[in-house]
Parts: sequence; structure tokens; C-alpha cells
Amino acid sequence: MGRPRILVVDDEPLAAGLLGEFLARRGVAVDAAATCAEAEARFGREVYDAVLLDYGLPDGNGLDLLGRLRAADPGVPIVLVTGQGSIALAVDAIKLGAEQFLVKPVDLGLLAQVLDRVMETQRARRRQAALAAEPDRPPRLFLGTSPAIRRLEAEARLAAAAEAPVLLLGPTGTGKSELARWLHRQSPRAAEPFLELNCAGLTREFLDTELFGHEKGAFTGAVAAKMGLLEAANRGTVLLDELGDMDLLIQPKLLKALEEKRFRRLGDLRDRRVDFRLVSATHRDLEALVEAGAFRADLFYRVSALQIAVPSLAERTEDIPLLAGELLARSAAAWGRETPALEPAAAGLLARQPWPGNIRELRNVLERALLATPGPLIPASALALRPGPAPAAEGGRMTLRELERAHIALALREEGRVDAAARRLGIPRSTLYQRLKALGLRP
Ligand SMILES: Nc1ncnc2c1ncn2[C@@H]1O[C@H](COP(=O)(O)OP(=O)(O)OP(=O)(O)O)[C@@H](O)[C@H]1O
Repeated sequence: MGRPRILVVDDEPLAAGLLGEFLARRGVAVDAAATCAEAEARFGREVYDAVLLDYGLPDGNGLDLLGRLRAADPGVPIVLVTGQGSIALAVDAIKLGAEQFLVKPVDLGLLAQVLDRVMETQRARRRQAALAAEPDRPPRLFLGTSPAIRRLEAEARLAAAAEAPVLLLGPTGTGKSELARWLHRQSPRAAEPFLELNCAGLTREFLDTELFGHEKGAFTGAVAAKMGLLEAANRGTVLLDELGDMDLLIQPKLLKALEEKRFRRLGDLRDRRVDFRLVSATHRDLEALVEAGAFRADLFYRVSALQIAVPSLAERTEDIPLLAGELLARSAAAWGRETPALEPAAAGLLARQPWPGNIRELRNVLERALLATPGPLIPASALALRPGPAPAAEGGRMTLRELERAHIALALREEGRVDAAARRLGIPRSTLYQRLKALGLRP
């Protein structure tokens, strides 16, 4: 993972050298520019955490340059340094978007403090986009004793400590996105941003500007420059969900960003450097897509340096009761309720379902049960399970009552009305009402 990087713009070699040495000792990578032109060129090529800008420069003044840098990328904090300290200049600098104003001779202790603060603010800004999606308490991903979940934890721990791209495979709702977040939190990049993008259904143009950003005027409607996801996630982790759906013409750009750590905003003539770890997820068979010519082989090899297969619930049925308890506790806490317990029969019933929607589906069923049960114990009858052929196929392991419940629920769902469901089931409406009540189903 890269160090923080600062651009020092100063035309006095001695001052620039001293500052550079001081900052390097504090673990900061420093680039120096002696003119406005050089500063702008460097600023366009690199993602900086902060800029330290001298006011008097040979080819212009710091305030003009400040405006231009802010226009190119308003996200990078700029600290203006000047020997001609005056309130008016300070006010102008702040109005133009400078984070801070320092007067020469610069007190190095103060400079260190200021830079630490602005870089922290910058980090917080980068993280902001990710925060909205972050749940209050991260889920416990490796709950259970099944061999499948123990294997997942072991593989995930190895991947968290590594730097190589990770490909998460597995059916929908198994927690691939949650695992990607976990990998980020456990990695040396944890203090940096985690950003995600779902590639499914995105047009080539949209995906291009979302990932790589664009310059002002790059296309009709591009009224301002826009930072792409890769740049915003600099030094952090990027999750590309449904990678198998990524447009073929975008794929070489992603490959270049991975291999050379360089990319280009749409409409820009220069490359920019970027440092991110890629985690991708897909429920599709990428190798088959490669064979069919729908996914580039070189990108596939690059993104799948580490592969983790996330197990479905069907591969870890023994973990379902424990997981159900955890999901209930999370939902109850979110709604400010005491966590109810699951009746043993309810836990057993859950463990026997096929769960094609995996953890997402299990959570939905439990949330509905929680809503329907104000008391401290959730009975099996409160579980509105997906009726249909799958549980029936499991019929050998279901009780007659469970089968009857699933069958009636299916008829009700498909018919939509009690009288139509009764007709289909071949029983009087009054009998259906009795059975619904007895089985804890809602008409
Ligand atoms: N161990 C867990 N504990 C609690 N909630 C979980 C756990 N794993 C996943 N979830 C929840 O289940 C839902 C599905 O998880 P997630 O979106 O990570 O799955 P996914 O495999 O990425 O799905 P998709 O392939 O459809 O994008 C989310 O709401 C997530 O918060």
C-alpha cells in the first residue's frame, strides 16, 4: 500500500528541499514543483493527498494556481504558504478553497499538525461515500461449525493479508459483498476508503465515467470534471460486483489500471497514477464467459489471482439455526426490540429449507416473522416460507403439517384470493379459513 503523497510547490530549492526532507521523515512521499506549469502537470498525473503551495512563483501567483488546481480536482486539500502574510490574502485563499494558510518562516511543528489534519479530512471525505452503505455493526461472517464456513474463514484470512486481486464466487445472497467489506476492514488499507460499483446493466459510457471519471467538456453535459471511483478509492479497496457483466471495451482500461496502476479520465490526455486493491464478485461462470469470448482472458487471470468460493446455505445447513439467531438479533436491535428466541421446531424448519436466495432470503423471512410476533418466542407458524416445488422435493424430511402449510401457502400466493385458492385445493372456503388459522397463515 502506498504512503500519503504531497505536492510541494515552491521555487526556492532550499526551502523546497528542507520541507521535502522533513515530510519524508514523517513517512510522506513528496513531489516537488518549482513553477505553476510544473505543478499543474504533476497534479494531472498523480492523485495527491494534499498540496503545499508557495504564493510567489516565477510564472504566476499561488492564488491563480490554487483556483486552477481546485477546478481540476476540488477534492485535494491545498495549504497556501507565503512570506507576504496578510489578512486579505488569507481571506482570498480560503474563499478560493484553500484549507489553510501558513506564513513564512513556516514552523515545522505547526506544518506537521496542519498537514495531518487536512489529510485526515481528505481521508474522511473519501470514506464518506462508503459510509451510507455501511451497517451499524458489521455482520459476523463466519458463524457456524460447518466445514464450508471454516474453509471460507481460513481462505478469507489469507486473502486479507495479501495484496493481490480477489475474485469472490458464489450464488446470490451468500454475503459476497459483506465478505469484500470484511476483507477491506482486515487489510492494511482499512483506514482508507472502500467503494463499490455493481457493473450489471450499466452502459459502457456510464461505466467508463463512473470508474475512471471525466474531464470538463469531455462530452455534452460534462459541465465539470468528475473524479472516478478508482481515484476516489485511492489507497483503499474497490469492489466491482457482477464483474462478469462488465462491457468488453471497458475491460482493457481496468486491466491497465491493475497492471500499471495508471488510468485516464475520459477526455484527458494524461494518465494518472492510482493505487487500489480490487475485489470482484460474480455469480456467473467467468471461465465459461472467457471461452464464449464475452470476457477477456487476460483480465480474468489478473482479477482471479486469489479466488474464494462463498458457500450457499445449502452447503452449510448445520449453521442455519445459529445464523438465524444472529440475523434476528440484528433486525431486533435495528428496530429497538428485545431479541426473541426461535422455537426449536422453527429453527429445525429453517434448516430444512432450500434457500435459493441464501442469507438475504433467510433474513427476509426472519424479519417478517419478527414483525408478526410481538412476543419473546417465534413459533414455526410465524415463518412465511417460500412454498413451491423445492420444499415439496424435500418432502421426505418434512412433517405432514409442514407440507400442508407449504402447499396451502403456495396456492394462496399464486391465486391471490382465498376463494380461488380454496377452489384449486378442492376444499370449501370455510375449511381453508380453519386450516389457515390452525397453520398460522394469513389469508
Ligand atoms: N453473516 C451475515 N450476517 C448477517 N447478515 C448478512 C451476513 N451475510 C450477508 N448478510 C446480509 O445478507 C444480504 C446479502 O448479502 P450480500 O449482498 O453481501 O450478498 P451477495 O452474495 O453479494 O449477493 P448478490 O450476489 O445478490 O450481490 C445483505 O443484506 C447482507 O447484509
